[in-house]
Amino acid sequence: MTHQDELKQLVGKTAVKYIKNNTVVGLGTGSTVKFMVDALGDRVKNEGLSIVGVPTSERTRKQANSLGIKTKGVDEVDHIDLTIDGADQIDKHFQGIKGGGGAHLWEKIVAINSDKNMWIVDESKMADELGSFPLPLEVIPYGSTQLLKRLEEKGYHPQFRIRDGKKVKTDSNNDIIDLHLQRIENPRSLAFDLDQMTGIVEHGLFLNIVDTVIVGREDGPEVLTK
Ligand SMILES: O=C(CO)[C@H](O)[C@H](O)COP(=O)(O)O
Repeated sequence: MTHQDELKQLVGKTAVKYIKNNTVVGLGTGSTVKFMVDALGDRVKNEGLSIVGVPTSERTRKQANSLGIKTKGVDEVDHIDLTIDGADQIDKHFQGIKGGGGAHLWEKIVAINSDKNMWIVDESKMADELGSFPLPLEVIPYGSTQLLKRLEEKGYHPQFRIRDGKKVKTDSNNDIIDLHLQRIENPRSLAFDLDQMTGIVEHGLFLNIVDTVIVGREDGPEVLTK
């Protein structure tokens, strides 16, 4: 395991201590969350912890079910107590970029329907400002090449996300366009602009969503609260 993976595993194990019995828990997506779901599976198996998970991707649902964690869809629960997710970049104001794993649409839907949101990251994700990590957009395939041109005209440096020569598809069968911005001076106004553009289903700016961030640092996990 790499050192970065060790930090991810540590924050994953720390995060599951916050999960209470008989609660509904949003389960994020990504390599850090994968460690958290492993640790949650251990608590379910060893302590008899009873929770319902609301997964934010098919990947997470399959992993959770394989570990004996019960899951329901977001429309099958009446509330979500706590969602634990990863992030790609977090600034000092608790604003974040998500979607590196292509799941930010479902992640945002689960997050905004959760009483509390916690992000778990290794320290490489913390930044003074957002933007050096490309900002993901989930876009409707119909007209997406025209949309890419409009984004180019705005100077947003868009690129379709391609893997093995094919466009990456989300769990909702949409495409992903990444904006290679390098710097986001004003996340709020960028989010507003992207929200207005037809064809973009959701962008990966998560503003004013998270309450707690657990950062995996060399000297142990650091818990930051808003
Ligand atoms: O937003 C996400 C997926 O859409 C992930 O939370 C984000 O990409 C972080 O992933 P990882 O823990 O693998 O670094």
